[in-house]
Amino acid sequence: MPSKNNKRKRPERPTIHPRNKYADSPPDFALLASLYPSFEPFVFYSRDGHPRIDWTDFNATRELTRVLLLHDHSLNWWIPDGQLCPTVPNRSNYIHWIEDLLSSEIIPKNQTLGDLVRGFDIGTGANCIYPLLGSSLLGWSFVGSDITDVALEWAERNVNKNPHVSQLIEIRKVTVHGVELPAKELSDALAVDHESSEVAGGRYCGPPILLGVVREGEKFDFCMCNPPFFESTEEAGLNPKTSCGGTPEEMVCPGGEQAFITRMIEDSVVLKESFRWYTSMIGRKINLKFLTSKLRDVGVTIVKTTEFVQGQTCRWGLAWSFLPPTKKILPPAAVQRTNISFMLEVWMTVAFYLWSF
Ligand SMILES: C[S@@+](CC[C@H](N)C(=O)[O-])C[C@H]1O[C@@H](n2cnc3c(N)ncnc32)[C@H](O)[C@@H]1O
Repeated sequence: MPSKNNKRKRPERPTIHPRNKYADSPPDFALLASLYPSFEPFVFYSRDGHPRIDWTDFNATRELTRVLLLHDHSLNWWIPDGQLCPTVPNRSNYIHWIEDLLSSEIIPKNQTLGDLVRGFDIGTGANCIYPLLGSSLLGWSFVGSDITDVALEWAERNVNKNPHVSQLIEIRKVTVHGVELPAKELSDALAVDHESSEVAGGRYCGPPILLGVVREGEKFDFCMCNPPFFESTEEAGLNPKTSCGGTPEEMVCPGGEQAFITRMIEDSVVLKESFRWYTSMIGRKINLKFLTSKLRDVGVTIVKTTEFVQGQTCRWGLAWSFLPPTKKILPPAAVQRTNISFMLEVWMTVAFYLWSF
């Protein structure tokens, strides 16, 4: 019997996907510092002798991301000051979750796509992290979309610096009705939208997300998205001195993530089977509930969710599809018995009992 003092332990929350490169051995800062002189100044040793970095220092986290991508993924990478800096182990979790979705037998592989997995990264950012990780880890091909000039320019640079994956990644500028918006007009449109988000009732009224960006007849295995989570700069609490950076264009959109993903859902209702899986990251649990019920209303065939635990922060993954689940094909042995075989079986059972008496 458990003693009274034995407090029931909460089951540990999974923090890292089992196939994540860092699941068994987290990044070794001391080793990285010895190999990469540019990383060395950011590493210090705490009293217990453990090598650490200052997570509130943008330059330190950016350099860590750079050396991890180089050391573990053979990727050359950089972003300008202030742009959102991704943490490699966390971003890898989303990639591996998509890998799980794609290997689930519920939604069949679209025969027209061949063997190459094709993904669409909505808002790839200057860091272009998902296409870079997905192509280098798993050989997937990607279209990465974005709206800002800085994101498009740096995503393109990050792709071109890596000839071993550059053939797999296309960076696509979001256009309005097929017309590319000049940077000035786009930022003006966004500025107006930010101000009018209340007037628009919290609805997303920014540039297109999928409809109008996905071309006619295009098919993808999945889309993924780390959306602008916040409704306003105040809500985002953006501070240029924080560790991960992030500009208002990256972190804020009219109506926040709820409106952004609602628009994704509306787009998916039109695009339906152009994607095997639609997925997005979600920053607030309350939005997960709202969006899941919205998905049930629009008649998707399947909804899946997951939790990404990232240090002190929790994020959620939401996935949905319109493809019909595959029917289970019964093996020949389970094919319905004919009347004759059934009669024979009854007769043999009776004979066995008579014989045993
Ligand atoms: C939170 S950042 C994510 C960047 C990167 N994917 C990551 O995970 O670090 C959101 C990105 O979405 C872009 N964005 C905002 N609205 C968009 C839209 N309608 N279509 C495509 N990208 C958009 C922003 O410019 C920004 O780069």
